[in-house]
Amino acid sequence: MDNESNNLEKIGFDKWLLERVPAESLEQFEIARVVAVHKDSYTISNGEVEVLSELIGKILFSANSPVEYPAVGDWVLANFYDNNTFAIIHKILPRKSLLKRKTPGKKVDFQLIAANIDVAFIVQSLNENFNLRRLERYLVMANESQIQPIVLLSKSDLLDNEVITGITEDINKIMPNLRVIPFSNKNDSCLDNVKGIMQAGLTYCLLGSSGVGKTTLINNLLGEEKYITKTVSKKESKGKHATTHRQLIKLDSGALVVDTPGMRELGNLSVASGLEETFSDIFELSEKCRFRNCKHVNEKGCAVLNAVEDGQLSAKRYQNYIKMTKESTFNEMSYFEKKKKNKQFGKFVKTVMKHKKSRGY
Ligand SMILES: Nc1nc2c(ncn2[C@@H]2O[C@H](COP(=O)(O)OP(=O)(O)OP(=O)(O)O)[C@@H](O)[C@H]2O)c(=O)[nH]1
Ligand SMILES: [Zn+2]
Repeated sequence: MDNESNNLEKIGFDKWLLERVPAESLEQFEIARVVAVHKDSYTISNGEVEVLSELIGKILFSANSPVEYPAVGDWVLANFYDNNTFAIIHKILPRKSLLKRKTPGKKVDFQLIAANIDVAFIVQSLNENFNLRRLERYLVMANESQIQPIVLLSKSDLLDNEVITGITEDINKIMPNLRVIPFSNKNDSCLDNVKGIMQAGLTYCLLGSSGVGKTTLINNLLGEEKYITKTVSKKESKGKHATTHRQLIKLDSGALVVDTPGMRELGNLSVASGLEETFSDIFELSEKCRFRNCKHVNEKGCAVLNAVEDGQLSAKRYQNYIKMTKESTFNEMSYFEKKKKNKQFGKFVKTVMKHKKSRGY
């Protein structure tokens, strides 16, 4: 068991999770982590081998929300078969954090992106992509998902140190507790800033617009492509499933990085409680509003509007807050409406069927 738990620790297992594994299930199952998600199967790792696995029918048939399926980074209880060439997932263990997003397009639904991420690197490039409002947006996402955000400012090789310090200070003026780290993919000493803060056994992800340097950073961190463990030999998996690239990557330092395709398009995520943490200054102000249900739009005695008026609160920050609150309410409402409609449709079908039966069709 010692050896086993050691292997698991190497891929991120910790005390928090151990406390959430029912003792009796350890006699029945092995603990493993989801390294990649395919169409109907999952690659899982026990820290020693990577194995293709499927969900037990019980989960498949009872699941009625995407949240009930495994995501990259999930910890699961599984049984390994046939000399560790195949496995069945029996249970998803409780999640420390969960990144999900609204499915692209008009459809209102959620997709899971990754689970059990400890730290989100929010990457913005210093030269052109840097934008406080966009930063707030990503911060809401991370806070909403219970993930610690750290800001990485890329392409530091393109600007003078004083300018970079100025930008860092601007961010910390609004958000004093936020860690901000300038770095460069082109300059090894600056790259060490990022490497230096990544801890063995913690799981990281990278969020940020296209072109800010995320791929280059991951390649730099990897040195060469090194995945969580060796992949199942091609021969063994041949014919059954094509080998796809791993989505949970282990670095030499022992830190883990999640890089799934969906991660790159996290732009339109629904947000709710993450707003409160990111805009804590506004929430504090709102306690002084005259009306308890103040929306801070045009109410009399609104402490938030007053703060904007006398310059204590940046008007742009306020506008971004209002915009994101509206989006969040809209997303939640449409999701709720859709669920309701589905339910009504379900009832309709049932009634029709009953009707048919009673008429002897
Ligand atoms: N000067 C400079 N250029 C960089 C740095 N990091 C990345 N670049 C360049 O920026 C461009 C975009 O980098 P990518 O790593 O592909 O950006 P990305 O964030 O992965 O973009 P997507 O894959 O579209 O999400 C490339 O031409 C890189 O060479 C940096 O630190 N300094
Ligand atoms: Zn108000």
